[in-house]
Amino acid sequence: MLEAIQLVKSFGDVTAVRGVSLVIKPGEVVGLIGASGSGKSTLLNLLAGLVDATEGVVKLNGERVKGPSEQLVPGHAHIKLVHQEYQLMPNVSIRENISYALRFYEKRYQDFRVEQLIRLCRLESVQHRVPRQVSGGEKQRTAIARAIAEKPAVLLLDEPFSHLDLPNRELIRSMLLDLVRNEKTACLFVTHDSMDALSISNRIGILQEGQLVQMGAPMDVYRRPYNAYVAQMTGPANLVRAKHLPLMGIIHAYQPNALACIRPEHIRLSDRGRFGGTVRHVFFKGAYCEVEVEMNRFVNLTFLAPSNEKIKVGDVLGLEMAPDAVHWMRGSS
Ligand SMILES: Nc1ncnc2c1ncn2[C@@H]1O[C@H](COP(=O)(O)OP(=O)(O)OP(=O)(O)O)[C@@H](O)[C@H]1O
Repeated sequence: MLEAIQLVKSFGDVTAVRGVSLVIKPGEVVGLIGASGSGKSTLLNLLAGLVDATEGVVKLNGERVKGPSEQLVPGHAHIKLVHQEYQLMPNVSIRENISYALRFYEKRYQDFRVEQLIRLCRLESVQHRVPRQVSGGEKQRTAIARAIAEKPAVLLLDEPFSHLDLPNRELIRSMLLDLVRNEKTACLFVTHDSMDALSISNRIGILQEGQLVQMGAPMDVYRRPYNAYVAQMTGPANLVRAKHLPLMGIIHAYQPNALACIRPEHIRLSDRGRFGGTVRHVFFKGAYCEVEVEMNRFVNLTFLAPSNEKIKVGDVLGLEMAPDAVHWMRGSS
């Protein structure tokens, strides 16, 4: 189990990580979502023991993880970090890149484990090529295979999906889930894309300006975001001030400036709609369309409509939603 307790990291005047505490258990996938500059990479480096904390500690199974100032070789044998740039050896094959991580093991075990990793990471067809002859997704899978070669207790991944096309994203997602299940690794990855985190994580955390503002099961965080930042980082969200909600038939007792989050899928087209507006944009998303409607000068709403609904810019639509579609956010944003 990896545990971070009140981690703080400052670089001069800049505090990149502000009092982050979290736990990752074996066999668990945790996705951390944060905007650019929110402290994701710094936090990963702290957890991997590659950067000294200004305050706080990291513990692996109860033992403190040392920072680079306390040891000759930075890092921890049982915590592996896969960087965004893969950092493969350019002049040796994919297979040799993986087996290098096992160079201190007996040859027979080394061969057995390399075969296993190549199969798990689906690298059979490219194993004899050098890194420049393989795709970004294959490099990413090689970097993961190398990181997990020695069965680390913890696997940390910096934006593992960011350079990949959709099929490769899906491949890496399912590969990670297989890996965590088979090898009981504790896995934490950081991303700025909510879909990656929501779809494969047991828990997600949201980093805002170095603080972990919310952590929980993906569905709970998505349904009950703490503040506007969390709402927007976890998916499309209508953020509506309390004073505008009576327009939508919602009677409430909140302060006029309290902020509500309404997810687009909770608003529906309705002939008998209690509210409505004029369509400003229609974004085709494949299985559905995201439709932006102007209710009045102050309120625009987005809702989802089936792709086969013939909705055009300028149409006047009636809408409805259930009162429990409204989630009041507690945190200021
Ligand atoms: N070595 C450093 N010296 C000074 N400031 C730093 C250093 N490393 C990071 N920072 C600052 O700390 C903050 C957090 O940076 P970090 O790279 O952790 O964010 P991030 O969420 O990973 O961003 P991105 O998604 O853009 O990679 C930023 O304001 C950054 O400029």
